[in-house]
Amino acid sequence: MELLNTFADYGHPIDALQLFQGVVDGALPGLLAGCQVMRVAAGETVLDNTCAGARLYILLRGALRACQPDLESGPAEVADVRLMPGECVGELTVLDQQTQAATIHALQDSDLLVIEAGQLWQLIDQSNGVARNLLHLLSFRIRAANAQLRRRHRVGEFYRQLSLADSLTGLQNRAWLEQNLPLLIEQTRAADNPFSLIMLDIDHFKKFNDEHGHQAGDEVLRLAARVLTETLRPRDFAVRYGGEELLVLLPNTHCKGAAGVAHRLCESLRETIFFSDMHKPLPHITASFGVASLVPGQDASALIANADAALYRAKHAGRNQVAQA
Ligand SMILES: Nc1nc2c(ncn2[C@@H]2O[C@H](COP(=O)(O)OP(=O)(O)OP(=O)(O)O)[C@@H](O)[C@H]2O)c(=O)[nH]1
Repeated sequence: MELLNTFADYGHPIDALQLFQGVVDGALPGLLAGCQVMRVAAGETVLDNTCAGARLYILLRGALRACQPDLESGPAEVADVRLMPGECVGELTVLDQQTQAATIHALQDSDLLVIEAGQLWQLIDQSNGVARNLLHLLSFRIRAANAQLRRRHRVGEFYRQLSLADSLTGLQNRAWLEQNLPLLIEQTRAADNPFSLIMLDIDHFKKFNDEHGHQAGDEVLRLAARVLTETLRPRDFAVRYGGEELLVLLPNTHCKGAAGVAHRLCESLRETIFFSDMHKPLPHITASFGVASLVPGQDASALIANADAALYRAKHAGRNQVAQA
């Protein structure tokens, strides 16, 4: 950064500077006259996270870029802001004496008016107009930061949901189950409600894949998931547990009710016509179902193991049917 001149000698209109716009104060030119004007070369850093509370810079000519590292996504992710003549940087570090979070560097050769911390405080003390403009500026910065936080939160939530959904079927995935089943069981216990779980497995799916191809198999899984979601109540959950094994979680449901749901699903799947394309229906598929209900002292894995054991019995009894634990 190279010293160019004083502000008085540089000869720049004060009203063109954001911080002084509309300020009617005869003392202002005198207060700014001795401030330094510095020149920064393109690419040079003006402020970074090592600068605390020293100075405010007002861009007189050129362009600056402010890069705010995204601490959650890592240093590679930055929010970019371009600063144009008349705008200022560094005001927050002067006011709170903290280090600068963003790194500011020159996009092109630029001239900067430098206002030392003591001079800025003097301007604030002497001029209501400067204090008001500074408040406007800070409220704008706070709103922009809040909007950015909300955006990041939305994006974060989008990716969180995505990471908990199975990409083929759109059902909840195993990661979701591991997070949520223990919570659902806890809530059920606290409210002294029943809770049931159905494990289902498509019958002879290996043979189906071998005969009709893996893509047709994928389509069957997608449609089976749709049958589930369309048949269940909104407060039930359908999960892809493994390859062709699906789980249905039924909060507030006794064993008898769960068996009824399983029979309904068994029938719906049996009757659904699957197409690999719009012309040729595929052979009907069936599934086997194991139903288990939560008993006192049981945890998530014991409940799943019970449903799995019931499913095993349904398979061995001839498939296309429901067995209860
Ligand atoms: N198309 C497709 N097939 C899958 C997927 N995940 C698992 N499979 C297949 O599902 C088949 C499961 O086979 P098995 O475990 O032998 O069971 P099965 O043939 O259904 O026989 P039973 O369960 O005893 O009725 C395997 O061939 C897997 O490759 C998938 O995402 N898409």
